[in-house]
This record gives sequence, C-alpha cells and structure tokens, in this order.
Amino acid sequence: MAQPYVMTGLTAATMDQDSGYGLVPDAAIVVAGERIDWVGPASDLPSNYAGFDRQSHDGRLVTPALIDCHTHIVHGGNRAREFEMRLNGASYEEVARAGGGIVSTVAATRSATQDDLLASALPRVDALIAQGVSVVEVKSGYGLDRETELKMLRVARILGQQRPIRVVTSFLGAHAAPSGTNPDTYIDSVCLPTLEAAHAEGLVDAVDGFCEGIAFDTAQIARVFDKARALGLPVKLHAEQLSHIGGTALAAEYGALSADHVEYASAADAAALAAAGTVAVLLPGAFYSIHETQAPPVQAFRDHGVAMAVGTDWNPGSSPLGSILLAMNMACTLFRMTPAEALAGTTRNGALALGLGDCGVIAPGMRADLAIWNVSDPAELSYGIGINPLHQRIFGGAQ
Ligand SMILES: O=C(O)CC[C@@H]1NC(=O)NC1=O
Ligand SMILES: [Fe+3]
Repeated sequence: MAQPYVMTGLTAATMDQDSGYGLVPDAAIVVAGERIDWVGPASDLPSNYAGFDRQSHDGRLVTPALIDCHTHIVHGGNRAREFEMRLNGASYEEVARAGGGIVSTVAATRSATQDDLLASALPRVDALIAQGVSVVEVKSGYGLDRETELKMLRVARILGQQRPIRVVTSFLGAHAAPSGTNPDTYIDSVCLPTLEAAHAEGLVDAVDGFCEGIAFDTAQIARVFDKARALGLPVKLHAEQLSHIGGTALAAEYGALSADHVEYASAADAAALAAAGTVAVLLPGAFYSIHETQAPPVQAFRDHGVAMAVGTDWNPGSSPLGSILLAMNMACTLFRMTPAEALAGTTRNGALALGLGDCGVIAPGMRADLAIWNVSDPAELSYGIGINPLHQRIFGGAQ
C-alpha cells in the first residue's frame, strides 16, 4: 500500500452537506491507501498524523473528483450530417422518424469491431479524466441486437481496465426498436434475452430504457424493469425528455436510481421521485442541442427535496458534449441551477444516481478520488465556459 500522506494548503469543498459546498478553508486531508482517513481544518489535524509526508497545494480548491453519471461514449460513427438537418429546421423527432437518430448510429456500431469501438471510446474517456472525472457511466443501446449490445458492454468494461477510471455500465437495449420491427416483439425476443445474457456475463450494473413516443411506452419499459428486478439489477430511465407519457412516475414506482432528462416532468412527478429517493439527472447538452424549450422543473425538484445530478449525456446525436464542466455551466445557465447544485450534481448526487456509496464526498472512509483546481471559488467550476482549470486528479489515493 502506498505511504499515507497529508494534503495541506487547500480549500476543501467536501460536498458532504445536503446543500452548499461543505467548505473547509485552510483544510488538511489525510489519504491512506485508496481512502480518505481524515479531513478538517489543518489547525485541528490530529497529532498522530504528525510524521506523515506533507504536500502543500498553495491554497488551491479541492473537490471530490467528478462523476459523469450519464454517457453513451461507446458508439460507432457520428451524426454531423443530422446536425446540419436540424440546423435547417428538422426536429429531433422528424430526423428520428426519417430513419436518422439512434437507428443510424446502430448501423455504424453494428459494423464496428470491438477494437474499433474501444479505439474511438478511449479518447472520450481520456477527455473526461482530463477534466477531473473518476467515475463514468457508460450505456449500451446502439446495438439493438444481442451480439452488438454485448460487444458495447464488453468495451465499456475494458475502458475501466485500460484507464484509471471507474466505469459503471447500464444496459440500454430498450433504447429504440430497430427499423421495421415491432417494439413489443423486439422487447420480448431480443431485449430481454440479451439482458439475461449480459447479466450472466457480469456486464450490467443497472438497466436503463428510453420511455418516449419515438421509443417505448410505460408498459414496454415495465416489462424490461420486471426482468431487471428478477435479475436483482437496479433501474434508471430516460424519461419525459420530449413529452409527458409517464416515464418519471414509472421510474419512481420501481424505485429507480434515477430518472434522466425529465424536461417534461410535473410537480406530481417530483413528489413521486422524492418519495422514492430517485435522483433527477439533468442533461443540458441534449436540451441545448435539440433546441428544446421546456426546461426541467428544477424549482419543483427543490421544493420536494429531489436530489439533482448533472451529466453530459455524451452521445453522437442529441448531445455530442465532451465536457462535464460545460455541462455544469449549461445546467446553471439553461436550467438556473446554482453553481453549488451543479457541483453536487457531478459529485454527491452523481454518485447517488449510480447507487455508489463510496465516492462523491470528501469524508473519512470515502475513496480518495479528488480533483485539485486552479481556482479559489467553487463557483468558478460552473462559471467558466469551455475552461478546464484542473490542476491535478487523484484517483484512489494515487497521484
Ligand atoms: O440521439 C441519440 O443517438 C441518442 C439520444 C439520447 N438517447 C435517448 O434516449 N435520449 C437521448 O437524448
Ligand atoms: Fe442518454
């Protein structure tokens, strides 16, 4: 085990409160192995740490390392041409119904080899690591057949083996029905058997779905969630992104880890999420890219005490957003989250959205996943537009 050490000369945003930053000015943090052993004012540092190696960080800000709780970074091809179509007025739904959208990425992903998918995903993971990310959620959902869904999830697992980052996978076989197929038949004959196979191979940490008019209805998603429940897997859901068809309420009913997008969620949905302890994951990149005008009900989430997370939704179509810091800026500017809420959304609440209890907060016993920033005010992390002030990332105590 690496020698324990004491970090000093820091302002610590511990994120260990239900609101605000949990700021500790002139803080000390003791790292022992992969865990945090102590955090608090340097003046209170217990004497038993006196002999530990000390490292001063010249007054910089330290936060928990960031968590991107919603990505589709394993995929083939790109959708730049659709970008032009949408700039010419085609709606996201019109593009999807014209055979563009998710199904066009499916063709590119099916034809890509596992090595191709890995080679194109590694730079995306590297970009997130360079922004101080220590946990990234990676979904399947561009295969929509057994072979390719498994291929995507295997690549996701390899990303976590080849890079110093934790990868949490979500099976998203219920992302869309392949062109020309009946959604119900697809769910029963492809999606559910593939979920079983992926689970048997240890490839699935959670099960996701796309509940939307252009994808699956609540009854179809419920069949996927019932299978997840039978396999002992937690669930999450892309819900109320483009309309209100009941996805958020369904997610709450199943005790989902999170309901994601939720632009069209209602106050009643917010109450249901709060009662279920389900996290609302806000994805401003998709809202921005598809020119959505309905912002998520952030004030209703606040009023009901719904934890809010923020993710990039990095995908080739609705959100080719490669910056978790820009996602935080967008969450503030477009959704009127506060900078403290945005940082909670990519630390403490990002961990909650993934069902992780050992990260996202600077506290004794938590993983020593830390980000040290060349800023003095935590609000600067959301304030900058396309600015990356990361000085150093510590992953599992290793510098
Ligand atoms: O456009 C894509 O490729 C993915 C879109 C993405 N998936 C989903 O369920 N909602 C989204 O915004
Ligand atoms: Fe998504």
